[in-house]
Amino acid sequence: MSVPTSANPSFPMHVSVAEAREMLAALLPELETETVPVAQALGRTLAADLEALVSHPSATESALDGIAAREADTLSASAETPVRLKIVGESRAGMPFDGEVGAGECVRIYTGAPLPPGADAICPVEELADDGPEHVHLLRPAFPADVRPEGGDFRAGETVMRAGLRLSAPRVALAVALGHARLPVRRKLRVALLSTGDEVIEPGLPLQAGQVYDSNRVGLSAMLGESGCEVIELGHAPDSPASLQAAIAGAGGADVLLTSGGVSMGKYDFMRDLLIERGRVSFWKVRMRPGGPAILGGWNGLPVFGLPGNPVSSLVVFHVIVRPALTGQPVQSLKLRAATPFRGLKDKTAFWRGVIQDGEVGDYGAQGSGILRSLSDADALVIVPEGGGVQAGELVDVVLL
Ligand SMILES: Nc1nc2c(c(=O)[nH]1)N[C@H]1C(S)=C(S)[C@@H](COP(=O)(O)OP(=O)(O)OC[C@H]3O[C@@H](n4cnc5c(N)ncnc54)[C@H](O)[C@@H]3O)O[C@H]1N2
Ligand code: MOO
Repeated sequence: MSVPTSANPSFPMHVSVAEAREMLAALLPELETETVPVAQALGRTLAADLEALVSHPSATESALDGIAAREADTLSASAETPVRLKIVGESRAGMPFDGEVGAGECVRIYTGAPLPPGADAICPVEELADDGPEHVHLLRPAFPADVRPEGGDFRAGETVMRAGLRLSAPRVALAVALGHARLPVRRKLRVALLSTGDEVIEPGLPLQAGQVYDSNRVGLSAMLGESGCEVIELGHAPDSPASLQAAIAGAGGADVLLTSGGVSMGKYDFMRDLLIERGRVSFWKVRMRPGGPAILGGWNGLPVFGLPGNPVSSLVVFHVIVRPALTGQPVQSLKLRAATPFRGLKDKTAFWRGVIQDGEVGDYGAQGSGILRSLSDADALVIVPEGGGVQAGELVDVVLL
């Protein structure tokens, strides 16, 4: 075929990174809800708001190991003028004191144990001196701030987590504390994964000159797993239309197909040809570097996103376009001071690899899309907008890797 150029496209070319992200997201299905044990919910998207079924703390309790007393009795306490209180009992977590604390009295109490009626403040063991088995000296006042009020964290009936939240480890733990044993979550997106290229070979095989190990497939599969997707492994296909079609036929049941390689300007870039000549194209090429040749389209009703073969390009496109579209989670960027200059590109957003040191981000060095070491050595992608450029000392947007 004659490769389409900006002069004669029958589909959008050179879209922005944000447009590419939105166009991919628009091709993905709405995912059904399923209920899973909370221990299996890590990485999933919450499908409904979650109410607290219980309050936390479930009773007003102590935040420290020490004694519970009446604050008013202890206000004058200091190391020089200790206050002496009578110990009338003990409150342990799960075994509360069953009486009331009166004037001049206290109970020994432990972290998480219920505060007995009458007491309103805590003095920790470090500030106590024993005076026989039944009395204690306070070396400073007891503080009400060391009492944790019932429901101070959340109250039963309160909506604490919102639908759409991505369930990180702390959020799964919170869901358990709210009283949930099972959670409504979106089913996993099913992503078929195929790498292409005659020169690409399985890890472990002897490497001939001109060949390269299939690092993209393993890396992309790992990143899809981390993103909460179910991966349908299609393996690797050589550069021919027939073998690509045969491999894609294995993607039945997938929601989207992700491919690596064969999307740029070369004669043997058959993924591009397949979509343009026999499939459907939503866009080809994104105004970004690396990753410019990415293509989005469809094959027999299956959305297909073609990542460039260059490993750095495929990683960057995954981070800033594919993952946010697949997960619905925005790209998280933050501002850091630049330790070195970063050049801008006239008509492309640049995502340079950066190294973070002492709170500043510096140029990783070799920025070629074939520099595989930058994949593991770089800490961040430094975003330089189209037509921009960054001087050392300026603030710059970065995405952590
Ligand atoms: N004349 C032009 N040539 C190229 C252009 C261009 O605009 N004009 N764009 C360049 C850019 S930018 C990129 S990125 C690459 C992308 O090309 P493809 O997507 O067609 O990728 P391939 O040619 O198949 O491979 C590129 C490179 O990556 C290695 N590779 C491929 N698959 C894997 C894999 N699974 N694991 C590890 N490495 C892989 C492959 O051996 C090549 O070295 O095109 C530029 N060319
Ligand atoms: O993106 Mo290519 O991605 O510049 O090497």
